[in-house]
Amino acid sequence: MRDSTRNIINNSKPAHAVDHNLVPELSFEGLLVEKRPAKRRDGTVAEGLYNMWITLNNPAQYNSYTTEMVKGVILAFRAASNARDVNAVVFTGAGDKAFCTGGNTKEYAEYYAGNPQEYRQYMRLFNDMVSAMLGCDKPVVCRVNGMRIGGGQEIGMAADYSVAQDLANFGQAGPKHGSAAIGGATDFLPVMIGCEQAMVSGTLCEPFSAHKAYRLGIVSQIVPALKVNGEFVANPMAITDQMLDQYGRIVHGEFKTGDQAKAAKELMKTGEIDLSLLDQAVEDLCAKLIETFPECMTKSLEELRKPKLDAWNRNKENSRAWLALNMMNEANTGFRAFNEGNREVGREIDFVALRQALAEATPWSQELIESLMPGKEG
Ligand SMILES: CC(C)(COP(=O)(O)OP(=O)(O)OC[C@H]1O[C@@H](n2cnc3c(N)ncnc32)[C@H](O)[C@@H]1OP(=O)(O)O)[C@@H](O)C(=O)NCCC(=O)NCCSC(=O)C1=CCCCC1=O
Repeated sequence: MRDSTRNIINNSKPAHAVDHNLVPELSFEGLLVEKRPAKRRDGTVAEGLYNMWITLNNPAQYNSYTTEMVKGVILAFRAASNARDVNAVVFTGAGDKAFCTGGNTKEYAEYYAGNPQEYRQYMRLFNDMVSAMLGCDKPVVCRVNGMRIGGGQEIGMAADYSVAQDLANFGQAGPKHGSAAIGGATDFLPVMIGCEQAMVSGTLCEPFSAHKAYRLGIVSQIVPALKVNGEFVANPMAITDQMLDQYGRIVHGEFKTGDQAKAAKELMKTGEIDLSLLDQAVEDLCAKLIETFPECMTKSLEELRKPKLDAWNRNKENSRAWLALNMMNEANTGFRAFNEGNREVGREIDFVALRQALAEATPWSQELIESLMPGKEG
């Protein structure tokens, strides 16, 4: 640091800085919160300054967030927002498989299913988590270390920037698993990618590649993560070397099919995943952010977040109430199906059988729910 600035700090800083945090400790099950030294653009450490890394640490369940983790994320963002020495927040997940696949379906199925008043309280926390991100005084970078699905995609889109490793898939899960993507996706997607693509993503629940997410504008940067024979290669599962098909339709970022997909899977097996380029890209972004005026940065964030924040604030309370009541029937059925199913029998209900029952005005009952579970046909 410059000597002249150091002297002024020593002579004029208050004897005690007030602590604005709500809790003194940031230690939560399933969450890592740490300050990592911030760097300048030339790579040197900016002494006394940090980036706050908030890591969802539940990799065995694809970093899905439990109620306890949600509480931790709220407080961690609040702490990052208050921390005078924090430049940016890096929000990520442990490992290289998933950033986050949303709410913890085990907890949903085993505790919240059929318990709407409990889920309403949970949704207060969930809403506060998204609001804590959108209200954070520091820029929020989502380090997309792996798939970002369901509520994972929603909290990811609440970040200001997303930088992804290119093997990560993106998408919603709600209508397949008994929910609606109203934890942010229906608010953010139309603003971020337009109404038509938002409709496709929010209703059909078909995952898409990082290259497509980049093309649509959900992420600002992607980097390769697969190393084959020591060289980084683009995600082999996605088409990355062609923009249009013979009819002029965009194919860049679409998943390969047939023999090409089989060959891509084989190639994947020969490689290893290396997230060093992702970390470099995140560091580079944080370094760009640190070389700005802090209050001008915060004001810019506040203004540029408004399209997302306005939509979120307009809908979040109604969404909470609807999601709570939905825990009585469709969520009760869908999350149980995911939790109790497996690769062999599948993890989704028989949607047509449900629609057939409802077409005959059949009321919801426990028996109806049981009859729809995967592996129960016949
Ligand atoms: C598509 C998937 C994300 C990935 O599929 P695949 O690669 O085939 O892996 P799986 O075998 O399915 O999963 C591997 C293991 O991880 C467990 N897992 C995955 N996701 C979750 C989760 N969200 N919670 C708990 N556990 C999870 C899975 O059970 C496997 O473990 P096992 O021991 O059985 O081997 C696919 O995994 C998937 O679709 N996941 C669920 C996505 C989902 O439905 N998320 C919840 C959406 S709803 C939501 O998030 C909401 C947020 C707030 C508002 C309301 C709301 O609904």
